[in-house]
Amino acid sequence: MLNFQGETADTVSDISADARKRLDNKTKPPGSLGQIEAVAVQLATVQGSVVPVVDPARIIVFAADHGITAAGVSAYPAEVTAQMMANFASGGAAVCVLGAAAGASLEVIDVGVNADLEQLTGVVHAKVRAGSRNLLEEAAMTHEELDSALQVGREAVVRAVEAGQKCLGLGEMGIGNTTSAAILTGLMCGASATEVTGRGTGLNNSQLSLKQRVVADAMQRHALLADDPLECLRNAGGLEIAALVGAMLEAPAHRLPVLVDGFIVTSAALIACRLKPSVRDVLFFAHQSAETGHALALRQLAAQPLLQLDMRLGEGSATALALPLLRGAAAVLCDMASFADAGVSTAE
Ligand SMILES: Cc1cc2ncn([C@H]3O[C@H](COP(=O)(O)O)[C@@H](O)[C@H]3O)c2cc1C
Ligand SMILES: O=C(O)c1cccnc1
Repeated sequence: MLNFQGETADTVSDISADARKRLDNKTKPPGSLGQIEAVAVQLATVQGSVVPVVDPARIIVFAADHGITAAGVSAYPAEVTAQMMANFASGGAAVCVLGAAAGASLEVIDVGVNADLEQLTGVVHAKVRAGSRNLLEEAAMTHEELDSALQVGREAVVRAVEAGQKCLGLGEMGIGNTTSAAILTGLMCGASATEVTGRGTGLNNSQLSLKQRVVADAMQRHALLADDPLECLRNAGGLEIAALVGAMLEAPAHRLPVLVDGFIVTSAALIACRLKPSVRDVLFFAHQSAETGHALALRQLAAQPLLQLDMRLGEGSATALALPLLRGAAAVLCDMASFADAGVSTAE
């Protein structure tokens, strides 16, 4: 089996074994750093080095609007997507301040916001179309639009790598996108609409029932596509979700660790991992969102989330909070003394 850039599975497992051995020689009881040790081994394996590097790190926010908002599936009006783009550009959004606090740079990409944002500086303009189509009436994207949105994601990763970035956090902005994420999660996990549909930005009970009906209708409409992840994405996804998939598909070739944010980014991960299983190796899951369906999606991916803070925001906010944990894991492998270095006695 070939992984990464033509390496054999044996080389990959050698690096994992070396990293594991290195950790076991550090001045601590074996395994005592718990999940941080698993993160350290995964980072080493992704980068092909027992001294992994996490910085500089960049958070990328892909943004787009959704035709499905016409069905009343969000507590907020669709205009909020464009308004939040201005907020990202001026540094006022949660991901801006959390990213800055975590020492990560931020790139915000307009993949399909339904507003003319050309005058907005500090945003990457890569609009494929002004919002996806209403997925209850027609496919959310044409084949060409899907290809273009996937390409926007791939190019963002290449740009980050060329700028020397060593780790990425992936986030999104798009009013209505928890509906697309729910449909994709339901189709990829074989779960029911009630299991995957949550309140998103804060729907009340009657709004939630309506959203569940929308998700159930869409899942029924697209059920035959469940074996074709790309067609699921084209029919029920969004332009920013497609860009997220493109970014994930690109990351393994660059040995780039990727922090996955919440429910929406994880729905993209379900698609990307089905399309290319080696994507799973580079993914780190920042948190378990409070949004219904996220726990189920994480289970499907055998993912152990790093944080559980009852967050349900998106934007990449949790990737900023989890980044220091990756840094800590790398520091343990790189900088901690071994028993021999420090003259500490090993277990009897
Ligand atoms: C002010 C504001 C800022 C946000 N930042 C992220 N989201 C989050 O909420 C949206 C998804 O929820 P739904 O499917 O219910 O519309 C996405 O834009 C997501 O990133 C926000 C939502 C709002 C209102
Ligand atoms: O988990 C998420 O990513 C999420 C949940 C609700 C609203 N927006 C994002």
